[in-house]
Amino acid sequence: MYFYGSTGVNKNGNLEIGGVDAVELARQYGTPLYVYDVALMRERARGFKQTFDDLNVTAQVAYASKAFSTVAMIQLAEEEGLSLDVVSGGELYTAIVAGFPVERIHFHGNNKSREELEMALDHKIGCIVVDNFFELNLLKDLCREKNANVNILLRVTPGIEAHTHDYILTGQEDSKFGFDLQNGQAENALKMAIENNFFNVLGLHCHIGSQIFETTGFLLAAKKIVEKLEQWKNELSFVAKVLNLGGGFGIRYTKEDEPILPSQYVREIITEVKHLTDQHSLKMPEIWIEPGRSLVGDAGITLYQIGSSKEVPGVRKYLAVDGGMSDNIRPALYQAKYEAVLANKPLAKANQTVSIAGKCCESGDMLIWDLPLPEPGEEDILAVFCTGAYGYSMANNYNRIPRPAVVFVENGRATLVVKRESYEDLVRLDLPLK
Ligand SMILES: Cc1ncc(COP(=O)(O)O)c(C=O)c1O
Ligand SMILES: N[C@@H](CCCC[NH3+])C(=O)O
Repeated sequence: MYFYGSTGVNKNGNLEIGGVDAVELARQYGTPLYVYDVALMRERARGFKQTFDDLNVTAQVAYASKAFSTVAMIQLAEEEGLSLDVVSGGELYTAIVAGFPVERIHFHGNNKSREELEMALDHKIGCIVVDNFFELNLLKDLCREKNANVNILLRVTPGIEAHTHDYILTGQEDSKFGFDLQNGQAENALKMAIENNFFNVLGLHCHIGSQIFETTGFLLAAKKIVEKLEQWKNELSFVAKVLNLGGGFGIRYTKEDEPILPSQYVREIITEVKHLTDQHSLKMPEIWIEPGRSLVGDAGITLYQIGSSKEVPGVRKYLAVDGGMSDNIRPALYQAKYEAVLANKPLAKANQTVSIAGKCCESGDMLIWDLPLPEPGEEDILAVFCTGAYGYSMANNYNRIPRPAVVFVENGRATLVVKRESYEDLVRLDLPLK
C-alpha cells in the first residue's frame, strides 16, 4: 500500500492523516468528508517556490484556485506566499473575503462578464489574463469609463496537443481558449493592446492542459512563444516582462501514474526558457506558473461510510458509499481512476475485488471499478486517496445531496474549514409557488 504525504497507520491500526485518526474524523464530522493534509500542501507550495529561488529566477507561483477554492485554502496560499489564479466572480469574491492581497490575484476566463471585469478593476487586482477580442474591447471600454489602468497578459494558444484526456486539453488550435499564436490573432490582439494607454501589457500566458506527465508540451509551447516574442520585439518593439506557462503538472492518482517531481517540471521549463531567450537575444522574462492539482490533489482524502452491496453472480460485486459523483464527478467525467483503503483496517489483506458505487440515481455514478479490498463490515469507512483537486470544487447537489464538510489536519489537530451543507441550505434559495 502506498501512503501519501503524512498519511500512515496509527497504533490503533487505523488510517492516520496529519497525525489525526481518520476513523475518529469520520465519527466526529460525519461522512462523506474531505480531509486535507495541510503539511503536504505547504510542502508542495514551498517546493515550487524553492526551485525558482534555487535557479535565481524571478517568478510568481499562482495557486489555481479552481482546484479547491475555499476561504481557508486561500488563506493558506497567502501564508505560503503564493499568488492566486481566479477564473470567475465567485472565485474572486472568495479571495477577497479571505483577505488575499489583491495585487497578487490574476483573473482568467474565456467569457468574463462586464460585472466580473468591473469587480476586478474596482478591486485593483494584479493582472487580468485577456482571452479574446470581445474581452479586449469590453475591458478597453471599462477602463476608459473608470479611468482605470490595468496590467494584462494575453492568453495564447500555441497549437500544442499535450498528452492528457481530451476534455482537459487546452493548448491545441481547436480550443475555446485564447488567441491563436499561429494565425495572426495573437499579433492583432497585441497590437490593439499596446496601443491602448489604459493597458500595461506584461506579456503572454499559455496553459496547454491538465494532468500532464511530461515536459515536452511545455517546452514546445515555450519555444513557439519565444520565437514570436523575438518577432514582436523586432516588428512591434514589444518586450514581454512576464511569461506565464500555466499549470497542468500531473500527479499520482494510482500506481500506474508516474509523474515527475514538481521541481523537475519547473527546472526543465526554466532551463529551456533561459536557453531560448539567450538564443533569440531576449531578456529572460519573469516566469509565472499556475499549479492547481499539483498543490492540493494528493493532500486530499475523502472518507465515506460503506452501505449497501449487490452481487451480480459471476460478474461483479457492487459496494455503495454515502457519496459519489456529487462529491467527485471526475470518474464519471474523465474516467478518472483512484485508489482506496478501509480506513479502519488499511493493512488488512484484500481478499476480494469490489466496485465502489455512489448513491446518485445514475448508472455512471461509479467511483472505483475493480478495487481489491478486504471483506467490509457494517462500520467500515472507505478512504479514497488524492481527491484534493477538483473534488470539492466540482461538487454538486445532484439528487439534492448536500455537499460534504471539509476538514484540515495538521500536527495532530483537525479544523473544520467548510461546514457540511444541510437540507435547509438546499432549499435556501427556493421560493414557493404562491
Ligand atoms: C488557465 C489555467 N491555469 C491553471 C490551471 C490549473 O491546472 P492544474 O490544476 O492542472 O495545475 C488550469 C486548469 O487546467 C487552467 O485552465
Ligand atoms: N477539472 C479538471 C481539470 C480542468 C482544469 C481546469 N482547466 C479535472 O478534474 O481534472
